Amino acid sequence: MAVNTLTLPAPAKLNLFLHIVGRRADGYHNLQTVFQFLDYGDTLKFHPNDDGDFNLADKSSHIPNQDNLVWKALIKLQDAYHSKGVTQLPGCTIELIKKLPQGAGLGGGSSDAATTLVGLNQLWGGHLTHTELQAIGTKLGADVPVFIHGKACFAEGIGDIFTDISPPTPWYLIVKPEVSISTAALFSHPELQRDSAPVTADNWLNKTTSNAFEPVVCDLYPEVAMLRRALLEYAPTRLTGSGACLFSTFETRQAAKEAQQHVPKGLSSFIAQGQNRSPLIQTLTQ
Ligand SMILES: C[C@@](CO)(OP(=O)(O)O)[C@H](O)COP(=O)(O)OP(=O)(O)OC[C@H]1O[C@@H](n2ccc(N)nc2=O)[C@H](O)[C@@H]1O
Ligand SMILES: Nc1ncnc2c1ncn2[C@@H]1O[C@H](COP(=O)(O)OP(=O)(O)O)[C@@H](O)[C@H]1O
Repeated sequence: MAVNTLTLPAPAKLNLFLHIVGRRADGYHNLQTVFQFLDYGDTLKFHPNDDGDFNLADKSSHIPNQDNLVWKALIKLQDAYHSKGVTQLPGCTIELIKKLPQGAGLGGGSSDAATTLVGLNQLWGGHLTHTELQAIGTKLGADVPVFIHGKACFAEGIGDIFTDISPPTPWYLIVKPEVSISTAALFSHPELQRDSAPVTADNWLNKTTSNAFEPVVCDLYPEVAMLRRALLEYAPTRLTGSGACLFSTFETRQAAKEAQQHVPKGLSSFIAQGQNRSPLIQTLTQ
C-alpha cells in the first residue's frame, strides 16, 4: 500500500561573497564563497504510488520535464540504486511548486535537485548516505552539494568543499532585475577577476569581500547597475552567485519592508531571513 505524501522544502541560497581564486584544467573555476540559506523557496511533494511509475507534475516552471533538474536527479538516483543492486523502487509523482525565479543566483534548480535526491532516498529506504548523494549532486551542478549539506558554510573548490560557519542571520530584501544571465558565459568572460587573494573561514568577515561577477554583470547590464545604486540608498547591496538577483541586508524585517516600497514597479522582490541550517535540514530533523 502506498505511503503518505512527503512534503519537503527546496530553499534558496545566497552567496554572501564570491571570489574566484583560479581556473582548473577541466575548465571549471576554484571559488571561495559563503553560502547561507533563506526561509523562502520552492516546495516538492512526493506522492508515492503502487504502480511503480514515475511522473513529474510541474505547473509552474515551464521547463520541459526531461530538462528539469528534478527529473535529471531522479534518473541519476535510480542509476545509483540499480548499481547497488536495488531494482524494485516504489513509484511516485513528484509535484514541483516553484516560487524561486530562474537564473537568479538563488540556486533554485540546484535546490530542487538536492531535495529530489534527499526525498527519494528517504522513500526508497535510505540506501545512500548524504556524502554519496552529494557526489551524485555534483554531476548535476556545482551548487547541488551545498543544498544536501544544508549548513551555512565557507566553500572552496568548485563550491563543494565545506567549512561550517555561523554568520549573522539578518533580513534580506531580494530583487530580481529583468535580465537573463548565463552562468557559463559569465565564468568565461575575459574581464572576470580570477585571482582574488585567498581569505579563510575565520577571517572573511573582517576582510573586504565582493562578488567577482558584480562588475562584469553591471557592465553588461546597465539596468542591474542602476538597480544596485538605487538599493544602496537603503542598505548594503550585493549580487548573489552569477546573478541576476541583488540582495540588500537589514537588521529588521520592518526595515526590509520599508525599502521594498521603493523597488521599481514591475520587478519581483521578496523578503527572507538568513538561515544557518537550511529549511530542508530543519524539516528532516523535526
Ligand atoms: C555561480 C554559482 C555560485 O554559487 O551559482 P549560481 O549563480 O549558478 O546560482 C555556482 O558556482 C554555479 O553553480 P551551478 O549553477 O550549479 O553551475 P553548473 O551548472 O555546475 O555550471 C555551469 C557552468 O559554469 C561554469 N562553472 C561553474 C562552477 C564553477 N565553479 N566554475 C565554472 O567555471 C562552467 O562553465 C559550467 O559549465
Ligand atoms: N527545477 C528547476 N528550477 C529552475 N531551473 C531549472 C530547473 N531545472 C532545470 N533548470 C534550468 O537551470 C537553469 C538555472 O536555474 P537556477 O538554479 O534557478 O538558477 P541559478 O543557478 O542562477 O540560481 C535555468 O535557467 C533552467 O533552465
